[in-house]
Amino acid sequence: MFAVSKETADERVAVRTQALTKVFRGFRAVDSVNLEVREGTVHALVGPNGAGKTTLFNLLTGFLAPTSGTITVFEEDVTGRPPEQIARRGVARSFQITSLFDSMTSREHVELALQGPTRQGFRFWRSEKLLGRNQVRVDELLGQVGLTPLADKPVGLLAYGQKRALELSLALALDPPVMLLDEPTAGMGTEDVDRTIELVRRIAAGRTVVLVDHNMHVVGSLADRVTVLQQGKVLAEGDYDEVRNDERVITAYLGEADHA
Ligand SMILES: Nc1ncnc2c1ncn2[C@@H]1O[C@H](COP(=O)(O)OP(=O)(O)OP(=O)(O)O)[C@@H](O)[C@H]1O
Repeated sequence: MFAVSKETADERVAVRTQALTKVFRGFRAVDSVNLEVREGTVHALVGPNGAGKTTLFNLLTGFLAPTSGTITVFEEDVTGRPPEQIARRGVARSFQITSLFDSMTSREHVELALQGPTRQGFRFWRSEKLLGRNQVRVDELLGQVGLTPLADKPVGLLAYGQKRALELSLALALDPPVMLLDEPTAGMGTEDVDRTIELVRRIAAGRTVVLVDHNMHVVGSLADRVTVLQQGKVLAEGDYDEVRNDERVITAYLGEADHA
């Protein structure tokens, strides 16, 4: 095996974009963005409404094709690849609640996610051994997100925060080296937000997380590095305290508040 010094390992870039641009009918929603997400870090994307965060997210996961520029995952060029190919390179995004089935239980959702095409391929039969192995993993995943006591309840009966926790466990089922979380605390009350911060912290152990969240308490608690976008461009980048005190960032957010 190669000997990798800690320093070298720390330097690895999980996701890199170069001059990444997305134009919608003449409008530059993402404009020449150079992003470097280092392996093992939690990297937050923030910015006022309409800054381009969701568009950038969709580019990184292949849900949108860039107009120009490049995206690499662990230095492999994935520009223009479809979502399932990018997922196979190790980038997974949290599922949306809208993709949950009300009549199915959390356990059934996780079982299904574990049978997904990225792991063992679709199977019409499964050995007892495989089922047994999956059950251990299902219990583990449900436990990780605190859903063990509710595992056999139909998802339609779960509270909002519990559904968001289930989404996270479905993304975790893929065991992705890079996890993209799109507003994991959106619409949550304070208690659920704090629980989710803890959960994301656990999820982040041993992997890279790219996080979009409007809640600055969440960003401040979790992010090792923060990129601030404004009008599709990178406005500032640094750790949370650096960007929070950056005059340009303050002005951008004040502008938004004025507008509101
Ligand atoms: N499919 C599309 N067609 C045309 N314009 C789009 C499309 N998707 C996004 N936009 C525009 O691109 C800009 C960036 O949108 P985006 O949703 O990426 O911003 P955001 O930072 O995620 O905003 P928010 O915080 O409000 O979710 C917005 O002005 C939006 O109207």
